[in-house]
Amino acid sequence: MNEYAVRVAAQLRRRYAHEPEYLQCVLTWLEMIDPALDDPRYEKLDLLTRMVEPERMFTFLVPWVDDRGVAHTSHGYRAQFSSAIGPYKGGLRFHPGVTSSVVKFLGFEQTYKNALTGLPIGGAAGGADFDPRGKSDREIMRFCQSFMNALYRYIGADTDVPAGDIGVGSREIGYLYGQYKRLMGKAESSALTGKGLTYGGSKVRQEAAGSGTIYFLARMLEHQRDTLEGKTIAASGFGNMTWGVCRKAAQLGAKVVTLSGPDGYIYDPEGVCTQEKLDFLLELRASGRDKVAPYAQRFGVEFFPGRKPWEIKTDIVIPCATQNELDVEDAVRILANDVGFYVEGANMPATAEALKLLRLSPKILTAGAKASGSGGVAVSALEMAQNSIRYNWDREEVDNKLREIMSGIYDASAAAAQEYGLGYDLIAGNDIAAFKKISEAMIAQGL
Ligand SMILES: NC(=O)c1ccc[n+]([C@@H]2O[C@H](COP(=O)([O-])OP(=O)(O)OC[C@H]3O[C@@H](n4cnc5c(N)ncnc54)[C@H](O)[C@@H]3O)[C@@H](O)[C@H]2O)c1
Repeated sequence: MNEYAVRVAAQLRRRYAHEPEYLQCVLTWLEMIDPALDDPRYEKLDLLTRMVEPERMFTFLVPWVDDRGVAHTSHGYRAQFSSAIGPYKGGLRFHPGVTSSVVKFLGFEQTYKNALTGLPIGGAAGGADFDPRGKSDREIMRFCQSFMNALYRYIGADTDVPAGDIGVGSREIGYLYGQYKRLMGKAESSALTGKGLTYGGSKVRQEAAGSGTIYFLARMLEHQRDTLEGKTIAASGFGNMTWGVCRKAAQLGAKVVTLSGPDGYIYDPEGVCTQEKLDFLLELRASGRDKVAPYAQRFGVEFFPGRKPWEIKTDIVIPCATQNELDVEDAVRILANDVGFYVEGANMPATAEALKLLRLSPKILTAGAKASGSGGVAVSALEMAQNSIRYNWDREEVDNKLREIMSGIYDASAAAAQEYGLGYDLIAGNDIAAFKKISEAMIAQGL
């Protein structure tokens, strides 16, 4: 590995030993971009250090009162990671597992994910260790309002534009945006994305994350002279990303046969394809119980408590739930099942060792979340564009633009892999192409 990169990695390990998710994503990335580090300017300008740490990060307390009148205090975060190519932009996550490490990892991933969308957006992430499970609608609203009371000064259309992530969907974005508008005294609609269609949201945004992943997969299949028609997919989660994957896969002739939650997974050999099943996913998510088992009861399929869906033999695997949900044992199982494609929807869904095993195996083609997981943010950026011109594009126009953007990311990733002699390594290719774009922007703008 490049000597400068080795030194940067060693510094990070020393300084952030207590932040495992953040270290995992950055150290993996440094390995991926290694073939592209021969430019002496990078070290001269200490570019790598500035690329792997957030430009600015803050924490804040979020006090809120539950329905019984009892006060609680959650911890909020925002990492404004990179403004090299546009205003900070990235999701908010409400989940008890949110820490500064998780927020930095998400902000880093978001920065390099956003770079190849072709849209002028930097990278950010945020959230709180608030657990939305079992909370009433009023509690969720009060929490969102308190969260925004702490955050509003630091965001805005040209500074930092939050969106949804785990635990933050259109309902939460509505409450967050409403409070932002009250505090600011103006309807600055592109200060948040993922808004409802009646107040500045974009068509296709709700399903964009999952649709984008399927569009990316379609290009990989095309490369193999194949299509989605008749393919089976094992997916995890049952939230926004999974719902979009099920929906677009069904439209293009494939079927998702597994869903999962923290309680286990379900196997539906007929596929999560009908409108009734897709609508039930939305109900499940909105119930706030975070359990997938009710799907099995409702549709009479098998539920496997405490287990992961990767034991089912399918053509394609798409993890859509959360980070490190897939370990070496799972990767070995996926390879033994002769799965042809591993395509990431969730951010960093595999441990570093599991990802290495899959990426280096000649038996399976792989795509990383910074490429195949870009659909959500791509349509978020299109939402900002529509807000700026005060106009709404129709569904077909947004969907076509999304497909073009995903295709562009695929082409850029494949081309960079070729240029650096990495064959069809779309993960390294994507990391290199995004690195080149951001490093050029940073060099051009001076220290
Ligand atoms: N929503 C978007 O636009 C978007 C865009 C790009 C990437 N992502 C990524 O997709 C993934 C899912 O996000 P989402 O928006 O669908 O969130 P969501 O809240 O709608 O759904 C999250 C799903 O993951 C499952 N999950 C969460 N933590 C888990 C755990 N510890 N163990 C098992 N299951 C767990 C939940 O049960 C739920 O089904 C995340 O990695 C997120 O960063 C989301």
